Amino acid sequence: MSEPVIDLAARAAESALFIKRSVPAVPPLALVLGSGLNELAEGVQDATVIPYRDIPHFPVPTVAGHAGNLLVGRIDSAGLIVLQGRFHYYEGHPLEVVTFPMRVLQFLGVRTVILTAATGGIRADLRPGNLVCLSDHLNLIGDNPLRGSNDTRLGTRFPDMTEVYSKKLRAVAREEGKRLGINVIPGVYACLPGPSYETPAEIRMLQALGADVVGMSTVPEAIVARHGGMDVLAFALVTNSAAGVLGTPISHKEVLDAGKKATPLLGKVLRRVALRLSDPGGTGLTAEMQTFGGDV
Ligand SMILES: O=P(O)(O)O[C@@H]1C[C@H](O)[C@@H](CO)O1
Ligand code: HPA
Repeated sequence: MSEPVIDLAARAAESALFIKRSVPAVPPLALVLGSGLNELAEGVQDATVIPYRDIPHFPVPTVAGHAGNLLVGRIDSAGLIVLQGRFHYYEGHPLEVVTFPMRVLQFLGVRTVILTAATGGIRADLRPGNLVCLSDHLNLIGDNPLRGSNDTRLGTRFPDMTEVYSKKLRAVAREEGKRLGINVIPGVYACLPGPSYETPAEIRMLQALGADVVGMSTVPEAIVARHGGMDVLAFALVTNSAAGVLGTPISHKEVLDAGKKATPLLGKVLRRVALRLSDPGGTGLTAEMQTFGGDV
């Protein structure tokens, strides 16, 4: 079999080494911030801030609402890496570039990745400000980040995708949401390439396919994170009703404003989840959650 054209593993290893040398210690938990959610990074204590442009091989975001910094710090006792900004297929990057940060996290020894994204709410009961925890996804980008020759140093050729979003972590998120009085709603994310928002007919199609929310990211990252052996938890903030649901136009400004408005709510859930994950044995579920049915 031919060698990969670009040695992704070598590049990711170099990026990871640069980060390791810039911080006192590397935590095993990482958080990726979606559109409008930059301010969540302000809650990170003792943060070392590394601009993406300083990290070898790292791309630089081109979209408003994605700051382009990697932070290493803590939320109370929970150490974490925060990626303040992500890359999208519609920016013109191949998916291997879009998902490069996941490879760097893999080389940093990260065990769990929490992805966040702004989304349009398809399901009739979803409203802007609702917090959805992904139970599954539909990859409708028309491409896959693992396309091409497989580098076995990075993962297996045919990774299983039965449980992309860890059932155990989803239950933790639901449980911590419940403790805070926040409804963390299970849902399926449909990923389209963008950058145009969907038409009402496309939204009806996505609804028929079983999607609850729609966005333009997250799925390639989740696929690569699983390929790299990391556990994934993903939150979709509903920033707007999907096209045609209310009949009102959608704008990126509306998405960013809704993200900003929901930052305190998401911050509370993320803090509790991070503390649970940093506590050895902390993902243990209460009896109530253990009996939770298949809808998490
Ligand atoms: O990075 P995310 O998925 O949060 O950003 C969404 C999708 C587009 O980049 C943008 C559309 O407003 O928000
Ligand atoms: O309605 C949407 N569609 C696709 N991506 C999005 N990101 C935020 N809102 C949306």
